[in-house]
Amino acid sequence: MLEMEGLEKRYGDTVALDGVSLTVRPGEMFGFVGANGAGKTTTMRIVMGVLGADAGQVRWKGRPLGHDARRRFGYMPEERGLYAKMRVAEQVEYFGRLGGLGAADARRSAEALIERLGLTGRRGDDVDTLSLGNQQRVQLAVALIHDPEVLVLDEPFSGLDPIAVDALAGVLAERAAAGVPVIFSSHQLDLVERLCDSVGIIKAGRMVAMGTVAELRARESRKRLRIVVTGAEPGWADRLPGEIVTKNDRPPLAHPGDQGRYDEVVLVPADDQEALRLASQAGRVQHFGWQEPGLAEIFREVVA
Ligand SMILES: Nc1ncnc2c1ncn2[C@@H]1O[C@H](COP(=O)(O)OP(=O)(O)OP(=O)(O)O)[C@@H](O)[C@H]1O
Repeated sequence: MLEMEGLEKRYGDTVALDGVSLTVRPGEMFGFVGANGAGKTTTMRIVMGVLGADAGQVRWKGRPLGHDARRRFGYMPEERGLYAKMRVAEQVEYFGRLGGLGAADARRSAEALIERLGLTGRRGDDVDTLSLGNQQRVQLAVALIHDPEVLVLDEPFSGLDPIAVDALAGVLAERAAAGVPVIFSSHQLDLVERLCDSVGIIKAGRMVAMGTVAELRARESRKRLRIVVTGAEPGWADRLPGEIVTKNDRPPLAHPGDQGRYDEVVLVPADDQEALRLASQAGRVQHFGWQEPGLAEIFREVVA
């Protein structure tokens, strides 16, 4: 497994990492999330040896991670790094050779990835003639070409269209199923929630929450009620006991049984039975139930 222990990094007076520890097991897909500037890129750069840590250690299979082992890692850096004037297929193949593949394997593997990532029509084009999203796909092909033992990807999904997101998600899930530890950073929390076995939330250089989404959810003490009411007078929800998390007057989506206008309220109730009584007094209750917080809500709560 890939282990980071007590990573510290300063830039002058800025503390970028303040003792980051995390573990990614074989076959685990780990989503690394945090606000802008929280320390994700710095952590990944240290793992890949692009930056040195001031303190702490990165271990792979129980040993301090060195140059040779890193060559077998697949890395997608934040700053990206492709040859602008090299053709797509040539480029992917070239990186395959650099990663240690023989000529025939590099060609075969490059063609398979190019097809998988939807680049077949562009395989003969120079990279700098591609759209940003397509350049991103090439960058991913380059990170994946040599069948890496570990994948470290800095915002691999940013800028991809939904079809490319699905293609990449499929490739990563396959690599994980083959036993590869996968760590990627993302601001797309719905995607992280859907794909990842575990999630780490970093805030100002410290890991503030880590575990499966279910574990993070269980830590969340504030239980939310979702209430949908039709036919209520405006302002009824203001009388509900507790803290209103969201309140939508006439949400845009139709609700089953909806006759037109309806109100949806998410509430951390001080008294759920009183909330039910007030809701049914106000109008017709279409929905009244406990709501599981999504990763986005957990994230807001943890980094607040
Ligand atoms: N080369 C540098 N010189 C000075 N400060 C830096 C440098 N690189 C990063 N930092 C600082 O280190 C902190 C962590 O930055 P980092 O890029 O790791 O965050 P991040 O979580 O990847 O953010 P984002 O989501 O915006 O990509 C920030 O305060 C950033 O300003």
